Amino acid sequence: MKLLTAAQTRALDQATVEAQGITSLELMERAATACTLWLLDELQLAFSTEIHVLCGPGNNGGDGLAVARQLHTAGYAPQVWLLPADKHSADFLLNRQQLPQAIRCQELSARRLPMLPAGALVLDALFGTGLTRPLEGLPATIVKHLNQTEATVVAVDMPSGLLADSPQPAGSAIVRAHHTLSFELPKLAFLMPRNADFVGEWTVLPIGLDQSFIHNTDVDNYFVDAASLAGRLPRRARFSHKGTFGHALLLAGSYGKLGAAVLAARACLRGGVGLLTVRTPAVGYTVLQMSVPEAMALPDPSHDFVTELPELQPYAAVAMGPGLGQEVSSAEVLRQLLRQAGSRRALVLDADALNLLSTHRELLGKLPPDTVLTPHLKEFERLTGEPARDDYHRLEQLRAFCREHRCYCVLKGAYTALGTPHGPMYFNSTGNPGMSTGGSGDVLTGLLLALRADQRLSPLDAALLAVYAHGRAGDLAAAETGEAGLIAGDLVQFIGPALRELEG
Ligand SMILES: NC(=O)C1=CN([C@@H]2O[C@H](COP(=O)(O)OP(=O)(O)OC[C@H]3O[C@@H](n4cnc5c(N)ncnc54)[C@H](OP(=O)(O)O)[C@@H]3O)[C@@H](O)[C@H]2O)[C@H](O)CC1
Ligand SMILES: [K+]
Repeated sequence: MKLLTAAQTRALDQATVEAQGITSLELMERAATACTLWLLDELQLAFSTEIHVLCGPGNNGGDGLAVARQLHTAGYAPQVWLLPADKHSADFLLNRQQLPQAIRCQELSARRLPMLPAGALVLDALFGTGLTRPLEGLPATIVKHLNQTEATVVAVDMPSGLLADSPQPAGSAIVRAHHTLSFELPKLAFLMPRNADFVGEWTVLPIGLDQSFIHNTDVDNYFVDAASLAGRLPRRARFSHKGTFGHALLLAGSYGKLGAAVLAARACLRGGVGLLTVRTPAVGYTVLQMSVPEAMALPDPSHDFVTELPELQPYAAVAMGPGLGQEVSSAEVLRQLLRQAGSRRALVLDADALNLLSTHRELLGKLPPDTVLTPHLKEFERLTGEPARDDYHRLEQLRAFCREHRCYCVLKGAYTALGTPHGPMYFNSTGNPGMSTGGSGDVLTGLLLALRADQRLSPLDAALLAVYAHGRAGDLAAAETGEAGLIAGDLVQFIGPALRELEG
């Protein structure tokens, strides 16, 4: 699913009007109908519900007027509030003329603001993708008033005051919506952690926009849902053999942190790897053989840490990091790994391997192409060495980092972002807060290792599938355990079902 900019969305509207031989007013009516149906289907509005529709001067406001008319036709009694403006869009004016006299319509002012009791429904149709700057003056006053009420707020297309795809000063006046209804595609702003309180739960409402225009529009950002991944995970051929699915090497664990190695190993096996060898410190030998009998154990000479890199020849993919510790000896192992891995062997670096990269920055320049890094926000900040100014700046850092180091980078969080060496960025749609639990990252590393060892998958497909399936496993697990009760081991159990859903 592509993420279009506000400007591209406007061009898409125009292309749709031309391609389908309709008027922009008819397109507005389509958008309004989609909103009205959502309100009636999802909110089960009682006819007695107090409904206030706040309308701005542009097409966002035009949507609001059309919805008010449709609700009135359906038997509801919405009140319309108009933001005073010197100029209005043509479709706003047409819908203003069509507004039935029976609908109470008042002009907003600092002295005349709607009283919004708890239980009231507010439709925020003040501003949408046409917002060009932070709100101030009366619009800001209205937004602040709205945010102080207990009413349920549904935003049309965008919560008013939020820019669709660019940063804005902290403290901007932005509607805090319970739901945001976005036409056809999500907006990049929906995926920024800082905007969560403004966007609320967001829903994409298809309104039949021109698919060929969307297909032909180049974008920098994608939203990854199941449909986006269709066909990327081929079914297993009947006569497959272990070699097809690769022999992977996992370098993980240290005294007191062997669980990370166990979780990553189990996840790798559940991810479908052909063979797995695990290198842990000697203390982990029995633990691994007992906990993960499907894996071969290759204990390090050291009792407590991984200090020696094994011969790499047998392995198609190597992952390093979970529970490793940051000993000098481990840094030497990383240095050797980067030197010996070569361009044909897939690499996955996580956790302490990333921290070692940050403390031995000269190693960053030695990453083989297509290495996959899996930092969380703090680890990423250590890698860049520069705290991000805001969510958008962090994404630009991610894009630049991946381009500079020709790597893939899974920046973990809500809507995990996958940076790629060639530029486009992919935002994941699966997962839940229950996954913020110790070991969740180890499971992702193991799953990623398995898919990178799979000779049939490109680095991009392996990373997209691993991130999606990891989150999906979390959603399936949370359905059983609840989010609070979810632990990393549960994720491992649901990797298989999550991958099965994706098999072409
Ligand atoms: N395909 C679709 O998604 C469809 C979307 N629709 C709706 O159209 C809006 C976008 O409508 P638009 O008229 O482009 O703009 P807005 O209604 O969002 O904004 C109205 C005007 O507000 C002015 N503006 C911008 N920033 C500010 C500000 N900070 N303070 C005050 N006024 C502001 C701006 O004019 P300026 O000249 O002042 O910049 C805007 O023109 C979209 O969101 C959907 O709701 C279609 O209805 C159907 C298809
Ligand atoms: K809005």
